Amino acid sequence: MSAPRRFTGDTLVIASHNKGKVREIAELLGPYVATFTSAGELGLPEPEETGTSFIANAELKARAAAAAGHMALADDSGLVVPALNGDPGIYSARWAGPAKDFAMAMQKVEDGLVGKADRSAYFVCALSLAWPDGHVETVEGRCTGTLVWPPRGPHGFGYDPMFLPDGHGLTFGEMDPVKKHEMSHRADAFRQLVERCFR
Ligand SMILES: O=c1nc[nH]c2c1ncn2[C@H]1C[C@H](O)[C@@H](COP(=O)(O)OP(=O)(O)OP(=O)(O)O)O1
Ligand SMILES: [Mg+2]
Repeated sequence: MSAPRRFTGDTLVIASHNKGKVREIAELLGPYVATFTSAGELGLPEPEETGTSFIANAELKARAAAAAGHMALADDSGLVVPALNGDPGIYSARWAGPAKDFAMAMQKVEDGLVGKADRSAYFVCALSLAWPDGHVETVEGRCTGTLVWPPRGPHGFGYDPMFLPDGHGLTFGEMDPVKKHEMSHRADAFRQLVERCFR
């Protein structure tokens, strides 16, 4: 395997249209990058997520943004529920519909779990850093837990209020965001990416 390519330059495009994610990524990479911008701010189109894995979708989003000329970082993530055969998985955003209604998406997850003993779930986060020439460096992180009902807590985004990480009594929705950043799937992926490309 060849040596990883490292991040150079001072501007990084966060290739996401999700404000919750853009905020978390800027917080996690703050110490290593001088200036952030985002695909939303630059008015870049939202590519269709045609991949069949988190990694394929992260690479497609990162390459699409980097084609505009700056290094770009994409995150493709989601909630995997084994008792639902892995759903919503790569469809986690799509389950919330065009209105991004996560109260509805969480209700759909809960409806599928009624009567099932296995309430385990895990979040996955694939991160892909892309160069304008098409090169990518990609990692994948995970965080395991249990799904609670009803949802709890005002913090975070997406499915956070129903996700109770293993070994903790607060959902990601109840937890201080700083605490979530220490243990989340995104934190796990960022530890790997920073090690490989940023330090
Ligand atoms: O920490 C998280 N806490 C709660 N929910 C989460 C988290 N991480 C991902 N999720 C769920 C909701 C999100 O909408 C979907 C990702 O879908 P995903 O396509 O990767 O992102 P997106 O469409 O929201 O934004 P974009 O593609 O522009 O980056 O999974
Ligand atoms: Mg998306």
